Amino acid sequence: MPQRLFVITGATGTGKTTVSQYLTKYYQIPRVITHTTRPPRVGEENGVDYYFENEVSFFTKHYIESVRYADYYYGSSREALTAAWEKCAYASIVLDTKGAVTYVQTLGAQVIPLFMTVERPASLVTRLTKRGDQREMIAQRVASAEYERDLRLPTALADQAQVIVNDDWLAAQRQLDQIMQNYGLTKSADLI
Ligand SMILES: Nc1nc2c(ncn2[C@@H]2O[C@H](COP(=O)(O)OP(=O)(O)O)[C@@H](O)[C@H]2O)c(=O)[nH]1
Ligand SMILES: Nc1ncnc2c1ncn2[C@@H]1O[C@H](COP(=O)(O)OP(=O)(O)O)[C@@H](O)[C@H]1O
Repeated sequence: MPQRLFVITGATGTGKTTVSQYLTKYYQIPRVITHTTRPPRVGEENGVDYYFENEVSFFTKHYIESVRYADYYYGSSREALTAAWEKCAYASIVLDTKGAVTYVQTLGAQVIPLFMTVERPASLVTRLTKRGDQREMIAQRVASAEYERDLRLPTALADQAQVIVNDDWLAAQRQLDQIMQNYGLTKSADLI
């Protein structure tokens, strides 16, 4: 079976992680774990949510691509992608839009880009607050050029990306189920 990668992208708080978790839970699609110098949020675990690095260890890895986002480094390794594909022919990865464009340019048709958005960006701050993000981290993030950029679908993805409007999580799930069905993937009961 050909190996494919759902690249889930969009601005902070639009639901990228929620979607990747949904795909793991109901479609057994593993997520590629990426590396970051951002400190862990409450409840985040090293090796599960990210490989948490410092500014020295981050640069010892081999990345397909890496970016700076709101003052921290993020990078995705070929090893992590191979590890996910060894588990399943379909994998997912959560990336900023710059990374998503690089993946489309690097892996071509293996990539299935999903662009997450909401009708009102102001609602994202409320979501991040509810998620438990620190107030200063939210302010830093929302003030960043990367946040502004990721609110919009990049031109380079316009032809391939499937846009998921995640104002209502139930509606977004229905849209995801339809997309998965289009790839011949069937939803199964949560076995975890
Ligand atoms: N290009 C790229 N982006 C990444 C990588 N890992 C995470 N990201 C993105 O970096 C941004 C910030 O991630 P994070 O700090 O977890 O914030 P969140 O989007 O609010 O969950 C998000 O857009 C992530 O999708 C990576 O390896 N490469
Ligand atoms: N449709 C939705 N309506 C309200 N809250 C949502 C919705 N989708 C996700 N969330 C919540 O919003 C927060 C941000 O979602 P998350 O998946 O972490 O976003 P991202 O990974 O894009 O930053 C989480 O607390 C999540 O549970």
